[in-house]
Amino acid sequence: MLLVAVMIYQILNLTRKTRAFQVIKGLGIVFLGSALAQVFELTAVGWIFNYIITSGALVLVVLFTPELRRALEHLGRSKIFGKAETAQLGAGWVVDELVECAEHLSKRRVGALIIIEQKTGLGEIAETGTRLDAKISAPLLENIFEPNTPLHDGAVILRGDRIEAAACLLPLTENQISKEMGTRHRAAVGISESSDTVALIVSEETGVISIAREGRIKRYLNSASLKEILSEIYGPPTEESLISKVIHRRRKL
Ligand SMILES: Nc1ncnc2c1ncn2[C@@H]1O[C@H](COP(=O)(O)OP(=O)(O)OP(=O)(O)O)[C@@H](O)[C@H]1O
Repeated sequence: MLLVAVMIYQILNLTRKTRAFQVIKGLGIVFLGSALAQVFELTAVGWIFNYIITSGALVLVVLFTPELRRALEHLGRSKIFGKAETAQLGAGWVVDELVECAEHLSKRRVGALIIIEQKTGLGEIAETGTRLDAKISAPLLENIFEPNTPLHDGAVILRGDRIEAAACLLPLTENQISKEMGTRHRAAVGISESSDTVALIVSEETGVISIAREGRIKRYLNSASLKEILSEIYGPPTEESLISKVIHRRRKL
């Protein structure tokens, strides 16, 4: 019984704020109706409910393939079947570069969409854009998003401490997000729903810096809160990463 309750809680948690949540609520009503029909021995009503349940399962699988994939991926990444790998890279200097880039772009109201790859491979998404394979740096990222340049439209994919590709096309979320947010934010939420990536967004319209993760968006970040979130991914600056940052800065001079 407890196991069933935990499973139901996990399913509701995973589907919260998605269109699947409404369907699950509908399913709950159908199951309740079927149970009541059994209790009150309403054979015909019970037969209708059972028919809906059996034929509905197939329809649900077809309708909710993306959600099911996301749920299975989530399960695969969870700690239930062993320790989840950490995505920390010990490359704290990357955090500084990303924060610097976001700050500059935000001040100048230049829109940006930066996707940080974690355990889910983004090879297919990277192929939709232009491959760069360049070391991450704030000036390079700022240059990519400079309006009216060939690569500014679309998303940048980061893999480890490298810029893998630019001008990439992401899937848009089909779930509801605030109307103030357009396709850049929808794309960030979309990729974070179907993978474990973290998406960094700078709004062209408002300069607001946001992070999308696990299908949810956190807005109005300042440098400190952005640094804190990014440090969870790249790790705090270690002695090694500080040295590498100094070397990196020297190379840029
Ligand atoms: N599917 C997508 N994949 C990657 N980038 C996208 C996608 N859709 C839109 N974009 C980017 O978002 C830009 C359009 O942003 P739009 O103004 O519609 O969204 P927004 O969320 O309101 O962002 P902003 O606040 O920056 O205006 C496009 O020029 C493109 O660079």
